[in-house]
Amino acid sequence: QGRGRGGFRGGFRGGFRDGGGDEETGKRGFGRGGDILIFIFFCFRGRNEEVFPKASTAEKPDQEAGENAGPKVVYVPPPPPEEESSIFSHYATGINFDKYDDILVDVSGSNPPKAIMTFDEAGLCESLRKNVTKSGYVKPTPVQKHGIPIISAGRDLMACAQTGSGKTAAFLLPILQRLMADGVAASKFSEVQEPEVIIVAPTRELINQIYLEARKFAYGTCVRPVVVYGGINTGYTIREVLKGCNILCGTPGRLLDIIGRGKVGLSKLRYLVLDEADRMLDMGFEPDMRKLVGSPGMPSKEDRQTLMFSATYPEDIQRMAADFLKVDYIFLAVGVVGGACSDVEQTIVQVDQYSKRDQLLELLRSTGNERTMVFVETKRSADFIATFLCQEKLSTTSIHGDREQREREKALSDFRTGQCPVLVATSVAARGLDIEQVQHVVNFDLPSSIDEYVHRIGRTGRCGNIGRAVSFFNPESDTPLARSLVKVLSGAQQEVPKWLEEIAFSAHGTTGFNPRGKVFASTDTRKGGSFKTDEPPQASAPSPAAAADDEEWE
Ligand SMILES: Nc1ncnc2c1ncn2[C@@H]1O[C@H](COP(=O)(O)OP(=O)(O)OP(=O)(O)O)[C@@H](O)[C@H]1O
Repeated sequence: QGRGRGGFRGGFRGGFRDGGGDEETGKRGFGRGGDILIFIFFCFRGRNEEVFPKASTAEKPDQEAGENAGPKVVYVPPPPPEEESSIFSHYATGINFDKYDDILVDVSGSNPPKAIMTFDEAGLCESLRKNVTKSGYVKPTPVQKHGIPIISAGRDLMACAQTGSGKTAAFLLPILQRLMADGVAASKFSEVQEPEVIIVAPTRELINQIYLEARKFAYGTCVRPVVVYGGINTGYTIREVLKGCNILCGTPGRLLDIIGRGKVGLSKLRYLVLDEADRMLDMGFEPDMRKLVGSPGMPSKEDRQTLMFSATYPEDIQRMAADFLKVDYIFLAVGVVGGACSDVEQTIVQVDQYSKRDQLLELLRSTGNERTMVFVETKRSADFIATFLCQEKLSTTSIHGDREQREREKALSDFRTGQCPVLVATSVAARGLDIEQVQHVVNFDLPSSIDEYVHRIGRTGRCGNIGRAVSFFNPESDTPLARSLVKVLSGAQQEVPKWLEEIAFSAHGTTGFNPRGKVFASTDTRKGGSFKTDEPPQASAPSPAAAADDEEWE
């Protein structure tokens, strides 16, 4: 808690509260192309200042604003949907769904259980089977085929599989099955709730999405999932927990808070799940994760099952993750660890800083009403670009860590419904978010870490659908990423521009390397770190993004 929290809060606050729903202020923000002038007043300070330098020199990359900063949070989110049709609403799998079967799978660790081929073989009880069918799942994805039996067999797991390939259900289904088999029921009458499962994820929106997935698969059963995260009223959160809680989904700060208040006991805990595990264990969150596993009553790793999932897994983090897992954990890699999803067509465009804005406009005009996520490096540029696009009459909204939770949820919902087909986002939206019909991702600013790039472009091309990602490469600031980009592009069978190759391989010394560029890890580090990288393995060095983080993302 409190690592530089609230650093950039306040500066823009009063200027652009999101519209719809903010009755207190009556102000409207991005999304309607409305009252943005007040905001432009803050932001538009001439051509030179439209340049947003990389994080190290100006504003830091986005991190979550802390829930303890500023005045008491009164926001209570709208209740989750109750109608079956909304709970089970889903999008169709794409034409490449069956191609998942061709991806090479590496399973290591002693005696791994055999993979299943169908959901029938998963041994799910009737209610779970029904919920799987209602969710539109016909056939398991590779991470599900391998992950479900591994978890059902009681093994710890470190699983890596590409973005959008169904990791969430891979852990939810076997956990729910075990809870159902053992007949748990959440008690409404206890002052201290004792969940059997804790799931952690790095951002509020992602943990909320995981909670909704858990709620969907647990529909019609007596298993009760609850979600806790920053930016919403604590009293409300505690009341929700005390209504009964079997699966507690949370961002780390709120989880620690609620455990510290004595509202949640850990004596019944059987499963600890880290989604986006590499992020949860990197510099920004590692202390909180260590605090969590060291909380009073937390079963030791020998006495709980620990499950980790991500699409990226740097070598140093893999090694550290072993601290949280039993010695005989299973390592599951579907495809190349850290590889980009090959259903995303990746284009890299060389730009200079001053032409980016016009190029973005041209691009968005050519894509019509396609749902597009535009990633920028800082909160300030998110505001600036969103304002600019609104001025240009493109319905745009924005999400970043300085927006209030109400605004963030509104922005996401306007984007999901298509009311605002363009969402300008910082890295806070890079991981895990599963939004229907995102056809297009634009990296207006490239991130400083290749893993971050892989997650960002993975917001499109999900579940066998096709997507496109266009990235603006400014040689002045992005050269350190060039080599890793070339590797990721070729690893995903994408065309590598000649100029990018030249930049990548003419760079001397360390500038040509991305310190987090160990993207071609194809195997378990216990096998001796057989990473196909041209860099020497490094000690636990923080990623550039993580190094700049002094605040949580939750
Ligand atoms: N077996 C399946 N059949 C059909 N759809 C599925 C199946 N498994 C998952 N999905 C759907 O695919 C989408 C992506 O799944 P999910 O969000 O779990 O991906 P992920 O691997 O966690 O991605 P990320 O790395 O971005 O977090 C979701 O909409 C999910 O409901």
